[in-house]
Amino acid sequence: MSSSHLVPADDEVADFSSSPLLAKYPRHNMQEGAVIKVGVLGATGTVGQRFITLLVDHPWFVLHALGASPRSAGKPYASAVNWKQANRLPPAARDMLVNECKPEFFADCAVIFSGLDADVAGEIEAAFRAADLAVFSNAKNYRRDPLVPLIVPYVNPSHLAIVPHQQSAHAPPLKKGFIVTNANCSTTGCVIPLAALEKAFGPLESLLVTTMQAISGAGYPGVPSLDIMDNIVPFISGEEEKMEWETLKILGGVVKNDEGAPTFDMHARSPLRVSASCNRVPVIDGHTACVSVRFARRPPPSPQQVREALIAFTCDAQTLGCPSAPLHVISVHEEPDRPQPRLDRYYQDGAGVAVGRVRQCQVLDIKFVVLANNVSIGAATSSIINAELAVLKGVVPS
Ligand SMILES: NC(=O)C1=CN([C@@H]2O[C@H](COP(=O)(O)OP(=O)(O)OC[C@H]3O[C@@H](n4cnc5c(N)ncnc54)[C@H](OP(=O)(O)O)[C@@H]3O)[C@@H](O)[C@H]2O)C=CC1
Ligand SMILES: N[C@@H](CC(=O)OP(=O)(O)O)C(=O)O
Repeated sequence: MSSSHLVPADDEVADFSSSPLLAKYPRHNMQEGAVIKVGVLGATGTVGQRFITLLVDHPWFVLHALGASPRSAGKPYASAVNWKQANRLPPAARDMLVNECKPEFFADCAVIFSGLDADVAGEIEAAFRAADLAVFSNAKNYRRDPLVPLIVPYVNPSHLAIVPHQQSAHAPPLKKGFIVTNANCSTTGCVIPLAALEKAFGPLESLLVTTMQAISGAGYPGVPSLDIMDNIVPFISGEEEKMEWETLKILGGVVKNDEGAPTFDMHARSPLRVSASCNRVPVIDGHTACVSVRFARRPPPSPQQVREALIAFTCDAQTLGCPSAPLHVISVHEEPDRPQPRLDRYYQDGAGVAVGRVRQCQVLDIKFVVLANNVSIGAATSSIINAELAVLKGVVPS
């Protein structure tokens, strides 16, 4: 694989201004008062409900169509959904009719958000893409596709540059349709501080991560109460493999392969070894992870330098003006007993992550704890900011 970067990794460049694909991605200015119609697939699920909550007040996106299983189709949203959010079911969504997840019901939508069960997401999302619709998915099905960007919005929005290649490789070629995925919820929480560290101190060499994941990560009704009350389950099927693989795709760059086609370099510029251990704990929302890292650079940064880099971290989503981007991405706690799910999972309305206990690691270099809201930045919020970035970069026409 050639090392010439088609699109530099995000630690090297803040936006698309140096991309040879700039002509395909003109800097987009939203017209005052313009609205973009959006649809939500899996609208009745745990992630779907968070989408509804976030989209009813969105300044650009307007809820236009909802989809769920044939069990829910044909019902008003209020009858189909088992609403489990602390806020009331928004009046704007109550009477919307739930459709089957078929592209013809969503033809007017410029953006499709998917909170579909992974058992059905593969086929449905492919059908929506084939109907020339732009799909932003939470499901795992296409994350490993070599032409599908796997985007954590504060980390690697430059990977959107692969979308035109996904469109031209499709049979028949697409004008507007594509799939962009966001990451596994535990991976998302971890890569945000890791990206901040790579931006400040250069590549990481090794990563050990142990998670304590909330029950809501398994959807509703999820893990049986008799399994999780008074207990810890030290296994989440497929989760460790996802964390170990997705971290490399997200923190890596996009390069040209020997045939000149764009491809993800999986952090090959500087190999990164990742070992993940994932546990389910009796917490409702908020995934916590204990992270230890070794830097390639010697000597490594001190804990104080790490704290300062995490606090100083800013990203494209903020500078370009994504309406759902948080004011601060990473909150760094000095208290010895933070972050905690109950206290910190709504930092920046769930769009930020909370880090604490930054200290020396006697085996690697630095260790810390990170907490991310699995349903917000781990799922719906990431998709929405990814779509905002795609609009601002002209990947989604409006
Ligand atoms: N929960 C979390 O923290 C995270 C979840 N994810 C991923 O997001 C996706 C959604 O997760 P979550 O909200 O937890 O799951 P839920 O089980 O809570 O919701 C699943 C949704 O899929 C719909 N659905 C099920 N079967 C079909 C079908 N045959 N056709 C159409 N729609 C169908 C359901 O509709 P109905 O109500 O009608 O059955 C429901 O709206 C999954 O892929 C998950 O892996 C990703 C990151 C975090
Ligand atoms: N597996 C995660 C949630 C999830 O759905 O992940 P993914 O989108 O990678 O399948 C959890 O249980 O907490």
